[in-house]
Amino acid sequence: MGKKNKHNPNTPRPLPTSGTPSSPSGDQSSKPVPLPPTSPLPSLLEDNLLILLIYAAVLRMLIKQSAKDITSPTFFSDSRRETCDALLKITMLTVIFSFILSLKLRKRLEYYRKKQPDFMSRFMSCMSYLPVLSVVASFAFCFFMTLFSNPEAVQTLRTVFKTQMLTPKECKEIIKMASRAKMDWTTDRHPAVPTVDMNIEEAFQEKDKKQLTEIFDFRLSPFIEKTLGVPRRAVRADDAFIVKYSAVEKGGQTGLKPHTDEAYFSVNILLSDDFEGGGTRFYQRELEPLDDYNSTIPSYDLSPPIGNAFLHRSRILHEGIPISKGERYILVLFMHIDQFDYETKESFKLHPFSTWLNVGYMESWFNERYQGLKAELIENESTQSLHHKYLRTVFYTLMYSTRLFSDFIGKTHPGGKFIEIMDSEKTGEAGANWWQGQHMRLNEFGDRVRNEHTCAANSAKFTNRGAEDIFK
Ligand SMILES: O=C(O)CCC(=O)C(=O)O
Ligand SMILES: [Fe+2]
Repeated sequence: MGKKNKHNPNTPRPLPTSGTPSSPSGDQSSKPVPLPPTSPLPSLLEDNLLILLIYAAVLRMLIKQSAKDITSPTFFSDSRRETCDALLKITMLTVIFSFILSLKLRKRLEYYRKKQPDFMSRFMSCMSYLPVLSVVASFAFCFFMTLFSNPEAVQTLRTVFKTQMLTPKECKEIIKMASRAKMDWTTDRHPAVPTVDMNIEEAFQEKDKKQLTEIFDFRLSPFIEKTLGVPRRAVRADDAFIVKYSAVEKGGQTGLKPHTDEAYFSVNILLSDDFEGGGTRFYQRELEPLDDYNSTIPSYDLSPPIGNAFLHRSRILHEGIPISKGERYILVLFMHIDQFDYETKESFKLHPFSTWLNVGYMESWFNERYQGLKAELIENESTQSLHHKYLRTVFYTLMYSTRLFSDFIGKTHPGGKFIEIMDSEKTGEAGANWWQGQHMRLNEFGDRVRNEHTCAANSAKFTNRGAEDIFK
């Protein structure tokens, strides 16, 4: 250990000062023959003992710090931030040690490769990989622990969080608000996956919006904050609307084909119960045979009671199961997580696990960049540059790989793990930004950017504010 036992692995070990070995012929006067190398294992351990001890001690300390939360039966302990921080430190620590160890081991390996490759030395040479392998394995372990123990990262990828949000009376009241709205139902606000819907911000009367704001602030905001761990002021509704499915009206829409939403997470609140069929189906997209959605893909059906709200990552593949009778109304919110206040440019100081270390966030971000570049290439002749095409491909590849990765790591949570949370406590804190920031994209610095893909089709319909206003 330390300096005392250090020797250069490229040179054979020095001969002992006494007890010179005899030559096979028994000639005591002949020159000493170098000893075959001793087993690499003890010296490896000796050499790295100090490092390994420090590593183990720090690891133990960090694990002790986080163990309470890792083993906690509930995910929503107040100190989960510390857990994530500790796991992040463990991961970084492991990387540093793996780097130091691999530097030391490289020299040693070269030495053994040059030796006569008899069985034992080959075996020992393989053994010398063990510390590296174990460090890589512990890095992988730490990395996945970091992800899996963190509700802001993996849990939200495949988990549907559910809570009772509204009373049946309040649900009926919201349907009435839609019936007395300033505008009619529309069918072209979501061109790729059309629904018969009504945007609350543009169509609802002011007094009704005020009432909804209160409900959202006091019930939906705490729910989002607790499930995602993101402060409520960093949350913005990009689109909030009522969807109407009808098996009563001739030619009415009864269901919605499989799709993903263009947002960070979606909230779906059931407003009615006089229908048959219906519900929301979540798919395990990793196994999706591209365009052919059939019953062989594992899926999870959710048919919550009236007034129930559920929240899921928007990029989970899902569909609206058709109804066979009656009318089904839902209130849907497509939510974004912003790093900056788009007006004041104040940073929300989000934890990296809410953003760049969050696979779901990354996937949505890459997808947004890809969609933006694609729309620019389609609509603007002057941007048909290689640079744009190259970037578009890069973002597509990144989006696609994080998408597959998120489905893969979320495999054990096939959308069926529900966590009941209800916090109707009136905190007095303002809620998320429900109405002001709709149909808007922000860049990495919090500046508004035009996103043709999502906004162009919608902008013209915001007649009460005008398309120009929205993008200024
Ligand atoms: O009908 C449902 O429950 C799903 C609705 C939905 O996914 C959407 O509006 O984007
Ligand atoms: Fe959807």
